Amino acid sequence: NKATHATGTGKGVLGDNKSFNTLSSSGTYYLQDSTRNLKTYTARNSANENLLPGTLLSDSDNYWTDGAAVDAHTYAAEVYDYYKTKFNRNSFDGNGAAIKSTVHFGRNFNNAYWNGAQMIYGDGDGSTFVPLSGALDVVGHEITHAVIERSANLVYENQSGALNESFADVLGNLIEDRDNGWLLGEDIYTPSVSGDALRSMSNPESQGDPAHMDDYKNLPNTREGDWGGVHTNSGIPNKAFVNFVETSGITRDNAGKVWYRALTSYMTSRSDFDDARNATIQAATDLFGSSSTEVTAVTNAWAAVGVG
Ligand SMILES: CCC(=O)Oc1c(C)cccc1C(=O)O
Ligand SMILES: [Ca+2]
Ligand SMILES: [Zn+2]
Repeated sequence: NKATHATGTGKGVLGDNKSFNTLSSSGTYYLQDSTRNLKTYTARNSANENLLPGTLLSDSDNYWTDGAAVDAHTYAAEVYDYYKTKFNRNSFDGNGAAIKSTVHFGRNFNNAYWNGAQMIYGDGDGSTFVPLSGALDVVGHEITHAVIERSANLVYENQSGALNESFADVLGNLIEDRDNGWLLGEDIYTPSVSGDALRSMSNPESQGDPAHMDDYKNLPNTREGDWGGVHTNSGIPNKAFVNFVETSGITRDNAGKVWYRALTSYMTSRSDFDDARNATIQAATDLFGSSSTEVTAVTNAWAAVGVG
């Protein structure tokens, strides 16, 4: 008998109920969404990347109790839908590539990343992080790394790397669509501390990150230096985006269209902050006209962080 679409239900990392597409085959259900080409696997706490993607998650009754798996699967679906609906992009490659997520990678692993082929989520150590797929902005951030890789392919070091991080933060938060200071990872970071986050786009300084070129951190291009501070200097383009989207007359959707067009039409692997400024001004000009509110606002947004 052939496999058929089914609807699974279960609780996410934070105990919230949700439903999602699964596949039923020979009496077993699988975390496979055939309409969006999503598959969710478990590494069963192995940290061996050679064993990835691991085991396709299955269940006997289609009621799922693995919160990390439920969230990786449902949030990947939301990210897929956002790119399809807002930009008519079919998956990260624009051509319906399978979105594979593996949860329970390693032990106490405080990390989430795109490894060039799939997403990988740790469970966290329970004090710094809870399972990292439990935040939509994180899943959006990771899948956007894949979109970036298949478009501008910004090199992950120095200013191009900080742009890579910033575009992933921007899209991750646009997808999460909350009004709380443009925080990153707030849902899965330090469960015993409320109000903090991995990063803040509206107030990078609150996490020690720069919000202006005057405070650009010249860190070494090494692992210890976070490849020239890609997660730190991202505060500057992040702040530029918040300046832009918070200008009166600018909508989140239009701001996202400008950023997406800049990334996919104008930016390249070695683009720096000045190139990003020029790309977003050109994108705003293409979309809204040279004398539009958007062009004025994006120009001012970069000027306010010392770019241009
Ligand atoms: C917002 C998501 C994020 O930053 O994930 C990372 C974590 C938690 C550790 C190291 C790298 C990353 C990343 O994806 O850049
Ligand atoms: Ca957020
Ligand atoms: Zn990242």
